[in-house]
Amino acid sequence: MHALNAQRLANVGQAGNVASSAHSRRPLAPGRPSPLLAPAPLSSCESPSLAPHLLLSSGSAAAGLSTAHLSRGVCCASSTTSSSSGTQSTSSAPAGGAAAPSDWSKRLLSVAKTKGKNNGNGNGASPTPDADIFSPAKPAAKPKKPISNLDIPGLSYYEGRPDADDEDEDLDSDMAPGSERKRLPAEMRCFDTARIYIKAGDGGNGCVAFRREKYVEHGGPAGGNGGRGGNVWAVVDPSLNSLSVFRGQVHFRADGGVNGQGSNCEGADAEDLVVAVPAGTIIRRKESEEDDAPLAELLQPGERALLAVGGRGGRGNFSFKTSRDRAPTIAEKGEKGEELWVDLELKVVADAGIIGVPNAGKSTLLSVITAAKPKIANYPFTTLVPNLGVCEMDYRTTVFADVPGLLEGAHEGLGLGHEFLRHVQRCRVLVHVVDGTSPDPVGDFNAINLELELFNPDLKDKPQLVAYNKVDIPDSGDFWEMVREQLTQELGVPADRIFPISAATGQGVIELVRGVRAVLDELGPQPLTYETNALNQTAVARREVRIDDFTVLMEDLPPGSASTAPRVFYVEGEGIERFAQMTNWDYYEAVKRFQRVLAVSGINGALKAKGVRQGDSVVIGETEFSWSDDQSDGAVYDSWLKDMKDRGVNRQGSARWPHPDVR
Ligand SMILES: Nc1nc2c(ncn2[C@@H]2O[C@H](COP(=O)(O)OP(=O)(O)OP(=O)(O)O)[C@@H](O)[C@H]2O)c(=O)[nH]1
Ligand SMILES: [Mg+2]
Repeated sequence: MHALNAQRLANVGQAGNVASSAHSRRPLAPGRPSPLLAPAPLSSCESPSLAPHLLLSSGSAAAGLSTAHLSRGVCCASSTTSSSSGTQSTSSAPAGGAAAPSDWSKRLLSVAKTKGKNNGNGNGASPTPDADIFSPAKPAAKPKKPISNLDIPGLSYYEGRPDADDEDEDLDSDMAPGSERKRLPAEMRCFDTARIYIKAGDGGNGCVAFRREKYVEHGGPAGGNGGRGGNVWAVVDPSLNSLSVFRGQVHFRADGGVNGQGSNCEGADAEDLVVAVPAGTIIRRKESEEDDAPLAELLQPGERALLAVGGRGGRGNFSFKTSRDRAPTIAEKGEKGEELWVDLELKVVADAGIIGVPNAGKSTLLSVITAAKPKIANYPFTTLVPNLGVCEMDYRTTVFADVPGLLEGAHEGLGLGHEFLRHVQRCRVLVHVVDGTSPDPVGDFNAINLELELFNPDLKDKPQLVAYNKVDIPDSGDFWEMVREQLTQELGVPADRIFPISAATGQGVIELVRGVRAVLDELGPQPLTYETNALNQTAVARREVRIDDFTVLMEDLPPGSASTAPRVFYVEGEGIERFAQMTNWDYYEAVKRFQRVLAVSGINGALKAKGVRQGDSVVIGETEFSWSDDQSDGAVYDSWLKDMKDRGVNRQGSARWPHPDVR
């Protein structure tokens, strides 16, 4: 008879000498997950590749980790084509540096154009210093020299790509891999994506104990069960409007359950961990496929979804008592809680989105019509995260979102790029603020609309109201009639959707809000619609996993090795891996139970069918065993004793305890 004798070599996860030295010799079978890739981190609970469920995911776990690091290290794509080629600029700004210093949009655009010319003529002339300020351009000859020739107070910009040493610093958790905004200094990023690590709590271990009481001679088993580990939930906190909180904290770990104790004391369950996210957050498993259902899409305040399930507590020996075994010396370890990395993406939820060029007065408008207090200052890109405000007028409530300023060429990365436009995707109406003091307000208007269309053609069709701002300034007031004529006659904007306003003085603002309300009413009530088929799991539902659902793989021997060399077999299956993880190897009865399960589940048979031989290694989950053809009780007992000795663990119990009569 052949069987897998549970001569446990080592917990692979403990990176013991046996395991790690053996691993270093063995090659990896292509495309399969293996703890051999990184023996040491296996013991770390932070390694996402360790979770049994990830180990099962056909090689993506281990490989995925390194891929993530690589792709995060890659600087944004170098785009050296002139922005004007893609956008067909309608702006009248000169391509040189002749724009007024206050006209940031034009100046930055002209910078990009100059850069395009420099790079396009093929003479290899290095771009002007301005050229690398915002655009995702090639590195300059001497990178990392801070330049601030835009004289924007409080901000300086790095030109060029950060060198290799700095890339780790640059890998902030908030950045999705490959994001072009990675090159922006942290204070300029729009925190609408983040990557966090979550780990549900492990279950508490079960306990082996016997009732010991005066006058109760054969007390029987009294080991309690361990407590449940805490789950991890995501809950919408209406006071949040960005994911910037995840800059400060990336790891979220729920507590583990308390171990069971004697006298049938059950360990306490751990409290669940709640991760607060803003409304409009979509949560996906890291590197999940496009068509994979996200874990959660949370839109309403207070809405919650389960992200990771805590491990169940291990059973104590009282639970193993049967009529045949009245004093079992066996207990389970607690189940490990789920752990995973997730990507968060925010698309704020609002009725109306306020868009426009930088410095147009968007935040000022929001501060006037709502109680929000966004940062307002006389320089571009004051707003870096979307601001939300609630406007109550005529007994009606309207939620406005003020998003960062947009520039012509944003789709090529100019300015803050245009990724934050995702926020207006969920808005039903757009309020387009036009800066009346701009040399070409209509050109700005066209350029922004083109950017909207380039970002998402659906945005072009969203109802739009135009707010011609800063009419209190004579320069801009004088041009109002001309601009209105151009907008209505040349661009076909309905006259009742254009409002001359002064956000600073409040002039025309009430009419604008009423106009927004009227358009919203025209559209009718629209319930919040979920964009994805997110799971949004709201209760802990354990998946049924079968122990006899497994696969056996054999690792290829290195070329040139002897045909009798020991081989490594991997038994993969969620059920058997969880069972191995919960088996407490300190108890002989637990080892015997494991042997029985291997036999009845067909794993022994499958291994033999694959040609397993004496001395071969068999890896199940994080535990490595040595195959022995001798499966007699004596051989199993000897190998268990040896394993205990190797690990320096004392045997539990004695000849007198538990009492032999109870057995
Ligand atoms: N005179 C006048 N100044 C205004 C008006 N609206 C805004 N401003 C000024 O314009 C400057 C920019 O205003 P913000 O509200 O920060 O502009 P923004 O569009 O939010 O700018 P970013 O967030 O950088 O894109 C500030 O100095 C405001 O005081 C207005 O109606 N009249
Ligand atoms: Mg602003």
